[in-house]
Amino acid sequence: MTNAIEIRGLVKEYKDFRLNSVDLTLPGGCILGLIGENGAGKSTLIKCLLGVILKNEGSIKILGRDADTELADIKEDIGVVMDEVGIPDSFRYKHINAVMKNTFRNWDEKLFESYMDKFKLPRDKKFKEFSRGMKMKMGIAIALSHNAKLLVLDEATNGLDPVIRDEVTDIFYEFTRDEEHSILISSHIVSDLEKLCDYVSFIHKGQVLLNEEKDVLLEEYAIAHTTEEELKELDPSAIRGRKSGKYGVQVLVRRDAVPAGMKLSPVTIEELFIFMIKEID
Ligand SMILES: Nc1ncnc2c1ncn2[C@@H]1O[C@H](COP(=O)(O)OP(=O)(O)OP(=O)(O)O)[C@@H](O)[C@H]1O
Repeated sequence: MTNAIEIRGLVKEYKDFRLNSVDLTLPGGCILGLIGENGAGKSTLIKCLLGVILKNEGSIKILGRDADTELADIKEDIGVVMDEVGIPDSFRYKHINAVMKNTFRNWDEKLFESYMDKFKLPRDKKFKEFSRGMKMKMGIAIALSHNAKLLVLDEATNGLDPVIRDEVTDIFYEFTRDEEHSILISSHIVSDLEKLCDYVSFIHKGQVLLNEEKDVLLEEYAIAHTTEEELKELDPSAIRGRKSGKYGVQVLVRRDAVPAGMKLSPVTIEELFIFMIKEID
């Protein structure tokens, strides 16, 4: 099976920021959550992927094709939702539909209409009169209506209420049931991605810390509730992060590297991210 995205050695330099030799893989048919704090480099990575900004170094393959030479063609197969949806303020439904018809070979008017209904989006309002949530839903409806094989969603679930968020999550699951369909979704709200993703990638200060199957991570790591004394006896390579509190020490550990019988509790993706970042800073 072809990987939906393969990024190798990606470098993007700004004056005060560097996306530092990023490797990232999204296997076909999967959902990858790109998790990072504000300013970690998520949007920069996505913009390089989509050719919105020029990279300094590295190679990018999308749906098995070289993004440097075939991007114009590949774009037909990518549904994109960015933080700013990018539709002119004065546009209503009919204008959006007309423009998209001219933009995408595979624009599916009927499907677009069905998403308008599903998301309860008004046909008579101008885009500038939409609420933030409505704007995001419009972006998602467009991204889903041109038979894309890959969805790239940058902070796309921000501003959605819990009910719509849940609906959108179901739509994303449905989309990736077809194993030719994949999703890259970024957020700094880890709980948004925790349920949804098959793979997670942590990005911190321009560096990708890991790119791994979610279930493998949750099996591999755990939180040990311990004391400073006990901690001294642990193999340092087992420890990936620590937090001291009133009632002892919490340590992020690799399950296979700690003594049997040690009291462990499962870790969430959110905790994993926070522990790993604290360890580095
Ligand atoms: N055009 C630019 N010129 C200079 N620096 C930039 C430019 N665009 C982004 N940056 C810097 O790159 C860094 C990463 O920004 P980026 O938008 O990729 O972060 P992010 O992870 O998407 O954050 P957020 O969650 O806040 O959206 C920041 O320090 C930002 O100031």
